[in-house]
Amino acid sequence: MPSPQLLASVTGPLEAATVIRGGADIVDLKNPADGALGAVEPDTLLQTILAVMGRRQISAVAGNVPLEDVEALVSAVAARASADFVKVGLFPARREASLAAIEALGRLANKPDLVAVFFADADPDLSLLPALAGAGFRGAMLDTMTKGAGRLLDHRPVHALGAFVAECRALGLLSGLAGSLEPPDVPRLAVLGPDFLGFRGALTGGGRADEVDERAVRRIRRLIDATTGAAPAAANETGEHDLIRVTDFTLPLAIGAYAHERGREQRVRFDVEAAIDRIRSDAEGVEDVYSYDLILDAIRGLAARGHTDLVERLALDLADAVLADRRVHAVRVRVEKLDLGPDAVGIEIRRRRTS
Ligand SMILES: O=C[C@H](O)COP(=O)(O)O
Repeated sequence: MPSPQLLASVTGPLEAATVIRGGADIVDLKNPADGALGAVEPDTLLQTILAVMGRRQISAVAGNVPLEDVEALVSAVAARASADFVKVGLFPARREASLAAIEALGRLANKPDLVAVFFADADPDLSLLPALAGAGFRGAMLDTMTKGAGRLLDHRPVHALGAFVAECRALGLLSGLAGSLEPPDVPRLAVLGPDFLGFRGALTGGGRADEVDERAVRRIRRLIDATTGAAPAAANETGEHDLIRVTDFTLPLAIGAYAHERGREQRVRFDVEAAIDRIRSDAEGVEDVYSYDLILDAIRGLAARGHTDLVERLALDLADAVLADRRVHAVRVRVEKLDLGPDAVGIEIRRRRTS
C-alpha cells in the first residue's frame, strides 16, 4: 500500500525544525490562530525556506481570501510563489465565481504548484474537480473550515473520502485529507491511498494554536508507517497470531440475483475474524494495534457501492479489502441474508495472505 505523506502545518522556521525531526514529509506554513487557512507573511515563508534548506517540500496557504476577490487571490498566491506549492481555499461561492477564480489562477505565470482546498463542513462542490485539473492545479484536498466543530470523518463517511481520492487520481490530481484528524483516524484514511494526510491540532501538546510537539509528530509518523507497511512488521517469533473479530454487524444492503430482490434493500449480517500480528506486550496506543474500524469501514464501503448480485461476491471483496493490510495474515468472512429464510442464508469463506 503506498504511504501517504505527512503534511504538518507550522507557523514558521522553529516549528518546521520540530516537525522535520518528528518525521513530517511536507512543511505546511499556516497561521492556525487565523481560522482554517490563515496565511503567514511572505517573509516567514522565506525564512522557513532558508531554514529547511531543501530537506522537505514546503507548502503555504494563500489565506482566507474569498473566491469573488480574484485580484486579491491572485496576488496572495503570487506573493508565495517561492513555496513548492500553495494551498488555495475553495470557500463557499457561486459556481461561476469559483470557476472564474480557478481559471484566473490557472493563467498565472510562474505560479507554484496549486492545491485546492475543499471544506467538508461547508457543502463542497466537488464537481469542480475536473475544472481544477483542466486549469493545471497539482492537487486537491478535503479539510474542515470550522475547527473545533468535528473531524473530517464527522462530515464525510470513509467511503465518500475514498471516492474523492479515487476521482482525484483519475483526473491526475494529488489528493490530501485533513480536518481535525485524530490518531485513530489515521489508519482508516491511510488505507484509502491519499497522497498526503494533513495535521495541525493532533501535532500540538494541547490546542491548535499551541506549539507543535515532536513526540506527537512522531506518533502520527509511526501510525502512517504501521498502517501502510512502511514500518518493519512486529516481531512474531512464535508464528502465532491474535484474532480480531467483528461479530453480528447487520446493515441494509441492495443484494440478490432475483428480480424480487432488485430495487430494495434487505438485512445482511457480517461476521469477520482476522488473524493479525501478535499484539506486543508493551502495546499502549492505536499505533501499536490493528483497528477493528478498518473492518467496519470495509463493510460500510461495500454497503455504499450499490447493488451486488451475490453474497459470495461481497465475501470475496471483503476478504480482499481486509487482507490488503499487511498486518492481517488470514481472514474468515461470513455474509448472511436475514430476510429470505427462516433464519439466515449465506456463505462463509476463509482466505489467507499468499504474498
Ligand atoms: O492542512 C492541514 C491542516 O492544517 C489541518 O489542521 P487541523 O488538523 O488542526 O484540522
